[in-house]
Amino acid sequence: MTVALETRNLVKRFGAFMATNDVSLSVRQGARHALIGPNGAGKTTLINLLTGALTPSSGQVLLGGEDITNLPAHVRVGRGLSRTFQINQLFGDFTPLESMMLAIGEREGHGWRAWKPLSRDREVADEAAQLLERFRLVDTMGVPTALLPYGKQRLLEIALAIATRPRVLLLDEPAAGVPEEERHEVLSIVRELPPDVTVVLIEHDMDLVFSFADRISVLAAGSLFAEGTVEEISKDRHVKAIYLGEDA
Ligand SMILES: Nc1ncnc2c1ncn2[C@@H]1O[C@H](COP(=O)(O)OP(=O)(O)OP(=O)(O)O)[C@@H](O)[C@H]1O
Repeated sequence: MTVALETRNLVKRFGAFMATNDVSLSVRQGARHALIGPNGAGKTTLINLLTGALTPSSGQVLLGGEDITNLPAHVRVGRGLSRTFQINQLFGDFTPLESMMLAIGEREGHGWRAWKPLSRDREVADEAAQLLERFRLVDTMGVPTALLPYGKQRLLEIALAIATRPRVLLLDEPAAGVPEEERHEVLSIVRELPPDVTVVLIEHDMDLVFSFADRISVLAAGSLFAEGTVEEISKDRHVKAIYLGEDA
């Protein structure tokens, strides 16, 4: 089994409070791995430690076996670790096509100024078209992003993260705020991404988690509380007690 992303004895203290308590997590290559746990369990803190938004008090983060614990966030992106955010960070005036061309151009190191000539670049345009199609954004690729239905905006965020060609994609509640009928579409598209992209998902909606994940880790009070397949976790009495019981 190849491990894509790993933490070793990861600890994050805020003052005397331990938000992350000795977490050793292993995410295998190609996994659809969900991170669940009750409010305040430390899911967002853990994701922030993985991306480099927070520095751990102790412990290590490894990407593809390499220690990235002390690398800044943007360098981690360059190494293949991408994330999307809960908050909407899209440029509202840009169309999905424009945003996609820009994201691909940035990845290729063209930057802002090369944007116009880039629009004539066949390879970039082809890749943008493919990604927009995969994320079911072709019909709306010329519409300013601010005018898109929310589910489409979330899909665009994920598509833009994929344009950076990540090895590991971290998704923090990608379906939050998306109407019920569009939620499953968002995650089924992510699920069907090629296996060279490993996905780690934080999600509160257990229906979505169970239909998406092939592996689930449960956090509680900062610690890794349980880990297993969907079947194992959905049947686990202790998990039900601390987590599923909340919704019941
Ligand atoms: N910067 C901070 N300073 C102090 N305490 C913090 C800080 N960030 C998070 N915490 C605390 O750490 C704990 C874990 O928070 P975190 O946001 O990681 O949980 P979570 O599992 O993502 O919760 P939720 O599901 O509600 O988003 C909480 O008790 C929170 O109050």
